[in-house]
Amino acid sequence: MRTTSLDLPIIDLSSPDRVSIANSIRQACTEYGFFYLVNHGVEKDSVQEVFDHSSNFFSLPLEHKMKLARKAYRGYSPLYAEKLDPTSHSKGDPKESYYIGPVKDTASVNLNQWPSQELLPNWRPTMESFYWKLFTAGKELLSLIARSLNLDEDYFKKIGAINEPAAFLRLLHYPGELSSSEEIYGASPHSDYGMVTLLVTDGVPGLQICRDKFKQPQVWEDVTHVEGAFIVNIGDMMERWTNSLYRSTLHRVMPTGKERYSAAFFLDPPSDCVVECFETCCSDSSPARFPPIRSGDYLNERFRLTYGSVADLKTPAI
Ligand SMILES: O=C(O)CCC(=O)C(=O)O
Ligand SMILES: [Fe+2]
Repeated sequence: MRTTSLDLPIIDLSSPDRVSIANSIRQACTEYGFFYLVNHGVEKDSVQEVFDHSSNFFSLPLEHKMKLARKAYRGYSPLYAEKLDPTSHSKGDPKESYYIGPVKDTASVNLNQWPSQELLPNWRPTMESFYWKLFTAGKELLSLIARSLNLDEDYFKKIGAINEPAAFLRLLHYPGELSSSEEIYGASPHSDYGMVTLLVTDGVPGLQICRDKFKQPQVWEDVTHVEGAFIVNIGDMMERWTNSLYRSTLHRVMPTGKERYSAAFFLDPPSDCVVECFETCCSDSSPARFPPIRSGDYLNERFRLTYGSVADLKTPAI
């Protein structure tokens, strides 16, 4: 297995030249399925604040964290609880995470769990505000992705993929020291499930991508940290929509012996949105490779494989 470094394309979300950004996005998504996003509108201070709050949470004693154990796919997930590569024989990934699901303005149903204000003051408003900032950047990015596919900029809105935020924010903590030599990965190899993921890390290395999952031996390339940039990657449902034109690339996190924090924002279509090949991505000579599927059905199956059970996923918000 070889590892090399690569220079991913940089996309400037604030550029007024939308045609040229759309072209760059198309090239990045066809070649890598990954790119850096700069000038995304989320200030450095708010990212730092999120990492500080994330560290405060993960530093709590385990029994406090377990009071918020993941239910309905929201809350705390301890070390080894998840295996992003369901085919691996490991005991689970040595990372802990905290999930925040759709944050609604007027919450009739809000299944999210929150640490109390006394325990972690300001934690909830910090995360909610970060969620909305990422959602705004994600929506803008999706307009450009639509354009890059020769679709109207409001296409994702028109097909009901972005109207209701169905996004999940996952705070991640990789402890620096591993408890056994069996632990090969921080996060085992996987692709993300949704439309796009916006990732921000604390700069500690470890993230790698494999551009050709079928090539043997696999070649893994380091994704280096670019100060202030989000790392964006295409998810499986976007790959289905685009008939594999845009690639949902395999990635993993390797342990480096250093503690690491990251936050991933998974922009998924709402459960009743049907994911079916875009007209601009298929033709008689290149017919649709995937049958239409409801986003909720697709996600439930993927979650079942990752977490071993779908019992706590049957919620109206996924
Ligand atoms: O922590 C990272 O850098 C990547 C995390 C990731 O790929 C995921 O949570 O899906
Ligand atoms: Fe991922």
